[in-house]
Amino acid sequence: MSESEFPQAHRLSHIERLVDVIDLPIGRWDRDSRLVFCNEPYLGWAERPREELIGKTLREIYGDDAWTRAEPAFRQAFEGRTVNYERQLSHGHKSNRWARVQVFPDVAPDGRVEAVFTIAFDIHEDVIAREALEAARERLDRFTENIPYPLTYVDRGFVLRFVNKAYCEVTGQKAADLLGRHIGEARGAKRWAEHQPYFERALRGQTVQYTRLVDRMPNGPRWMRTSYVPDFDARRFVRGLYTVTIDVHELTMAQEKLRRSVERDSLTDVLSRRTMMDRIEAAMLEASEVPSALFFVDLDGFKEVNDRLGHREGDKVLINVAAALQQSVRAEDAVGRFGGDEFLVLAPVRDSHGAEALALHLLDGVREVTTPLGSSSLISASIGYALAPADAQHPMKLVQLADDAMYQAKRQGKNRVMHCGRGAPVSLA
Ligand SMILES: Nc1nc2c(ncn2[C@@H]2O[C@H](COP(=O)(O)OP(=O)(O)OP(=O)(O)O)[C@@H](O)[C@H]2O)c(=O)[nH]1
Repeated sequence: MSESEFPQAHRLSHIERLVDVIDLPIGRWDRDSRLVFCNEPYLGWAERPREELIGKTLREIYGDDAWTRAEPAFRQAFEGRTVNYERQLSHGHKSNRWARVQVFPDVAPDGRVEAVFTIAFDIHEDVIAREALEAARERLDRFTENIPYPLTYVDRGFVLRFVNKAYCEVTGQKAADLLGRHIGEARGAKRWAEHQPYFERALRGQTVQYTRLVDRMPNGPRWMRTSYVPDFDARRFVRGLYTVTIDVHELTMAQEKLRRSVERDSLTDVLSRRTMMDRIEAAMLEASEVPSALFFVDLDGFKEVNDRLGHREGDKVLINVAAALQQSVRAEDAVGRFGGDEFLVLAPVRDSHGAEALALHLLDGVREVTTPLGSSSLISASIGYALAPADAQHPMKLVQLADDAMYQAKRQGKNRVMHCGRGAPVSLA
């Protein structure tokens, strides 16, 4: 060993002892990319005895593909740089693992790079997780971009940071003209005033929705619902918010239809029996302060109308009677169909005189309804009524008393008004 070689050999043995205690595979390669040294973990990774490795080139040990991946990194490391590359390899008993190989120069005291070191890390789990994350992000990007609902992201200053394709289509504005601008400035003061309260509530951490009829739609007005969803960071701080707008037109219309079908009688469009019962119940709760009267109205001889004119004309008469009753009362009074040719009217009244007057007014209203049979066969009704709370304090009882009074009016000759259980019937005849 020459004098100049001695310190170098000494330095190397130091390094070699040191790298043996590091639990990562480390190799030292000469300028011909021959392995001149490796530590114990390296042998474990390579699953081969030292004599099968030392003196062999990387290509000889691991094959052409491995060398193709390693060669640029080796070249740069021999130029003095530290380089990383990733590749799949098998080590120990594990196959097809992602590894990161770091290649760095072994610089002699005179500055020459005599060899390079390689150190490998198993980063398989990290790579798989990273790939999954990237794939998920890419899917999410594609999803948000292509979802057919307008989508935005605004930061805490209400500056648009993301808009998707559908948003640009609906607004007729280009992403480049929207991004980086305050949404109020980008979309106009009027719209901002309409939406601002929802944006502000979302920034306070609430998820809110706003449903409205949008009239500037290509195929006429449509019901749209925008959701404002806060974007929380790990400390539950709202750093911005998402908005997504969906078309709820069909749904809203169907709900409205359903609500109406439950609330209203499908033939006459006055309130349904069920709604009337709800109204009666509500009125009874307030009856001690605001007395109410319930009128049970049953048409006289309606069967004959049906028999002589047919069911369709009969239906028209029912519709006209309902309209006549509705016109005979104030807007806050309730008119409903109990079933068949029976109607209910619920109205707040001052006293029994007021109720009597209204009953006669209703009777008058029904008598105004004409049929194709001509004036000789005017429609009439028998009306019974009961007062809350004077006559009954329970909804069903009130209905029953009004019904009983109506039957009494029928028995007394029809076309008249009867207050439950009291006095002589009042007749218009
Ligand atoms: N057109 C039509 N008729 C109905 C409807 N629902 C019930 N009716 C008819 O209404 C009539 C009611 O019968 P009633 O009240 O017993 O007969 P009425 O001739 O009015 O007899 P009084 O009440 O005693 O005067 C029956 O002929 C039913 O078929 C409907 O939705 N449309």
